[in-house]
Amino acid sequence: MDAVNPVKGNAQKAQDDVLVRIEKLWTVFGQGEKAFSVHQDLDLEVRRGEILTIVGGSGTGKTVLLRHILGLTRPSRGTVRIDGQEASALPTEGASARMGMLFQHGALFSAFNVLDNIAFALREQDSLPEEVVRDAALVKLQMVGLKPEHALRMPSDLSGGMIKRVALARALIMDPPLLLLDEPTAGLDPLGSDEFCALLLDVQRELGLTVIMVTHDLDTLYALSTRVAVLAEKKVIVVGTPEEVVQFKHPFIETFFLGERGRRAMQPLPQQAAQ
Ligand SMILES: Nc1ncnc2c1ncn2[C@@H]1O[C@H](COP(=O)(O)OP(=O)(O)OP(=O)(O)O)[C@@H](O)[C@H]1O
Repeated sequence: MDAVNPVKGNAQKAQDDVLVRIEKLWTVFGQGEKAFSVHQDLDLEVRRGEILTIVGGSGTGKTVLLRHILGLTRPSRGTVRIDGQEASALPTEGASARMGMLFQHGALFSAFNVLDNIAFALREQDSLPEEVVRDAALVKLQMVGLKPEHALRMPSDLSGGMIKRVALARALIMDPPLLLLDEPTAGLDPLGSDEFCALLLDVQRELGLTVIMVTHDLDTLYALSTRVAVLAEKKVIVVGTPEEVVQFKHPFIETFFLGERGRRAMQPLPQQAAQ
């Protein structure tokens, strides 16, 4: 088809390369005089197979954006499409096969052992024999660098790094093509953080995952990101490789990337504090 109409062929290819497309998105909270907007006309594309990192000051709407992508909330205006389908219109059933989510603190079920935590979404489907469910969970356990003898441990007996690994295995049990990471290395020491980044990269490459990550941690950002999207002034002000983004002139970028480990960047920007 490309040979017949190369222009159309290229346009189609660009379309296919995008897994998540966010267009003209607005998020408004509150009513009447108390209404305030978090996002205004926000556009963002996430390409298949990339690790896209979203950064922004505190309260710029990173978590709200992840929730829209997950389909848990619907934007006030605009669209979030996953593989061409409106995120909030997709049924909750089967959601874990479309995307996996790694929450900041793992969010394991404390009453379930490691293997049952990993197997949860697959078992919930009630369509496979128990041995198949267990075998699939064991494969994921090993994929994240844990051993079969860890399978029966309870979450309270795990280190912070192991909790993250179990949470990752759980997010991947349904083999989703898209993985969302919220502060994946929060709470880990520098060595644990490096090890978890290396694991994430291995798993992402092995499975060909598309990853959307929110992080405040520069080491994690540089270790993993294909591209970085910066949220400020209620939209994505720049998106590009870390090297490209650092060149963009904006107070947040200067403070976050070039300041003292970006600590001050986590304070609300002056215009937000005034609202
Ligand atoms: N359900 C809600 N109702 C009203 N306001 C909300 C709601 N959810 C989020 N907000 C507001 O939206 C803004 C963005 O919140 P969000 O949690 O997405 O910020 P963030 O960028 O993730 O911040 P941080 O980096 O501190 O985690 C904040 O002002 C928050 O108070």
